[in-house]
Amino acid sequence: MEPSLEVRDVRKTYRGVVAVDGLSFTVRPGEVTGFVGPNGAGKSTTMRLLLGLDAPDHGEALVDGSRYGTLDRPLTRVGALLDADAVHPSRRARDHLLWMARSNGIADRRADEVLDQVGLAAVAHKRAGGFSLGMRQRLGIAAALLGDPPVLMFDEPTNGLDPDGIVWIRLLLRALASQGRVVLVSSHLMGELQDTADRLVVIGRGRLVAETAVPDLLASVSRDQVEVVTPQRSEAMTVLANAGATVTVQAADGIVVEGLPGSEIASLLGAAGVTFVELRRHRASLEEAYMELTRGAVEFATADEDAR
Ligand SMILES: Nc1ncnc2c1ncn2[C@@H]1O[C@H](COP(=O)(O)OP(=O)(O)OP(=O)(O)O)[C@@H](O)[C@H]1O
Repeated sequence: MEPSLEVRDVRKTYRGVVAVDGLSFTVRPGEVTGFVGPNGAGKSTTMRLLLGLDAPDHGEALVDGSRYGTLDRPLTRVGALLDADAVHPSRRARDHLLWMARSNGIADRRADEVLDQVGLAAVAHKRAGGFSLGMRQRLGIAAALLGDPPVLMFDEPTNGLDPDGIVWIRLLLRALASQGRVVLVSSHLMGELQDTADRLVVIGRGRLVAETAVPDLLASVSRDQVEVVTPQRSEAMTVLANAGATVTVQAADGIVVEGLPGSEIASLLGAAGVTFVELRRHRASLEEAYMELTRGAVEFATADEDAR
């Protein structure tokens, strides 16, 4: 059976506050799946439900088709980084991993292997209490990798990491996915996943907003927009707006034009004597795609509430 993470019609409330509502999605192996949504959208709650740290009020959260609590030697089935501070500060890094390994029938040598893999071999005998946030994140990742599980979940893994650490995480996630594992990584920053995720599960207010491949999402919002780089920005904006285009400012010397083909933009600017340095098809960033998606979600939520 292929490894998987699956959430089926899950609802979870905390004393009347709805954290997750009617949420369903499946995470496939061999890809990095980004799990995105604004703060409070329900990402951590969903991950906790998948790990059996909380029980859903309704629905099921499954690892390889089973509830976490029913898994034998669970660390060999699913690894997770949820909270970098989950390690007791007085515990030494290696001892922490050994304790976890022994509780799951995992060979001691794995503790050394994963410490090496995350770059913590030199501090294996130091207490976690003296670690920086970045080092604690790495220790949490080592713990997730300990049982060599086919399913991995990381909640905001780049928190506290420096730029080198962020690049390292991206490469690690890609490598884990290319080994055929299920990799779910949450972030509230869409841009962070731009070069990392193959697919996205987007949630807002505990509900699914989109479950999509990254290229499809980008294509759906890129529309027919043209980017114009010009030293005469305001003149260009006037000419193009007068011709019926929607024009938005992009950068110091750039505008994004919607509603006119590139060839017509070029001839309009030429006829008006407005110089431009570059004219190219605008490719939306993941951040822009996300803004568009969540705008839709807010409208949907409002309409939905009105209908009740
Ligand atoms: N243990 C809890 N007790 C009470 N409310 C909770 C609990 N856990 C989560 N919530 C609430 O559920 C909602 C979803 O929170 P959750 O932490 O899952 O969101 P998130 O998407 O992970 O956000 P962030 O990006 O800030 O981590 C929030 O309104 C939060 O306040």
